[in-house]
Amino acid sequence: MLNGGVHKPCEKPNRNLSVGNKKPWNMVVALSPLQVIGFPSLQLHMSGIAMRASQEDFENALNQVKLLKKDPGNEVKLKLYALYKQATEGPCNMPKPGVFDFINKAKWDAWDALGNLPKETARQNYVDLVSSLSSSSESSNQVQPGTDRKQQEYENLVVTSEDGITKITLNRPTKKNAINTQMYQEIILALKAASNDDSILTVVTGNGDYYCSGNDLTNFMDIPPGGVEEKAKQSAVLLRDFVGSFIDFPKPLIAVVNGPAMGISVTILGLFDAVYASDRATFHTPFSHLGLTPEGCASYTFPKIMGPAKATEMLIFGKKLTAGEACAQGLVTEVFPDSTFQKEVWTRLKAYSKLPKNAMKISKQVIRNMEKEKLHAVNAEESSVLQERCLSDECINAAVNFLSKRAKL
Ligand SMILES: CCCCC/C=C/C(=O)SCCNC(=O)CCNC(=O)[C@H](O)C(C)(C)COP(=O)(O)OP(=O)(O)OC[C@H]1O[C@@H](n2cnc3c(N)ncnc32)[C@H](O)[C@@H]1OP(=O)(O)O
Repeated sequence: MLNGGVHKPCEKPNRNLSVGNKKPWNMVVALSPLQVIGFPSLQLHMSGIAMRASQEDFENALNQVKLLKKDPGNEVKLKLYALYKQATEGPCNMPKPGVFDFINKAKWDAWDALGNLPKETARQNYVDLVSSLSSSSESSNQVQPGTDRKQQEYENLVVTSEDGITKITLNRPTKKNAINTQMYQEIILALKAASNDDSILTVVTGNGDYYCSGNDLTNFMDIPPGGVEEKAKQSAVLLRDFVGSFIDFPKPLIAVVNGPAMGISVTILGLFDAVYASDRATFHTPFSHLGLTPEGCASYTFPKIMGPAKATEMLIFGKKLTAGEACAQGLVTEVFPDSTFQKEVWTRLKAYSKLPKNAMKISKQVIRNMEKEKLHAVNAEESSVLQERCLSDECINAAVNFLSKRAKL
């Protein structure tokens, strides 16, 4: 086993407060259905009444709508808004906005036009509508083993498939692959696609010198009309869904940690089936420094993997581990010299991908399934604690310090 390389201390105080390159219309629909721009609504297309969309289908549709490539137009956005409100709150019983309050009046009209449509039907119609909007892009999602094919286009990921291996590359190298809100949603979708494709193994890796610098600290700046409480709630839901998609991932999932890893990109490693690291990689969870608490099920998996004493040093005191240390503590499967890392790891993964597919998949499920319920409960608890922590002075001060270039971790 090799010792990890020494990570150079970071000094460059050069940041701006940009919130990423979201499409302008996406900002409108994606953040909250409340932000839709309105025109008078059309009668809704009712379909699939016999079928009931589950809460999970509905939540997937909510994520999918944010990733539509083309602006669906205001009429469709109004329909989505009205169905969302009906599905989550039931019939409109809000006071009618004034005649000059055009946007809110159009939204109110659209919602009110749904009358007493049952919540379940509204949910189904929402799912159907989103599915009709995204069906063309989804159809290109299937992966054939043995081909090297680029998957659906993502803004912050590159997903390819070759030799039965689906590779999800975190692709914001200029931001050290920090995970912004859209990237969380894209990873959820990419994992969903990989779980349904024909690939045998799924790999997560990073583009550039970092594996991932964790949660994008500018995420907290994007405050919706409901204010910071609403933002904290949305973040907690997103976090729970994100981590849940790793807990539920059905095939062998491998992390190829090409460089330093921070925060949530480290904690979720406990949910991977193998972790291969370059000796340049480091593993750092500075939650206390940020006024935060552990997520990614690490409050459960880390003490199990490395024992409570070592887990405490990482999760409470923010001790940064070298790749060699992380390997000695069981978080990392094996460490490779950076100079031969890619070659050695991919040779190994290609060999593994030739093993019988079903045996590997079922073995993973046998190993993991007993824990699933527990992991979902831990995830829910961690997300709920973080929802409170996001609003704490400790957390807000740490984010402000970073964003105003006063602190680096
Ligand atoms: C959904 C809710 C979940 C909440 C739970 C939170 C979980 C976590 O993940 S906590 C961990 C959060 N991550 C951090 O605190 C890391 C912050 N970043 C840094 O400390 C440093 O940037 C660095 C050590 C990662 C890299 O330092 P250095 O090599 O000197 O490079 P720069 O600082 O110049 O970074 C280049 C560029 O990237 C931006 N950036 C890096 N990391 C993040 C980040 N996590 N969030 C937002 N932006 C990040 C950095 O600001 C630079 O941008 P420009 O100035 O525009 O070039």
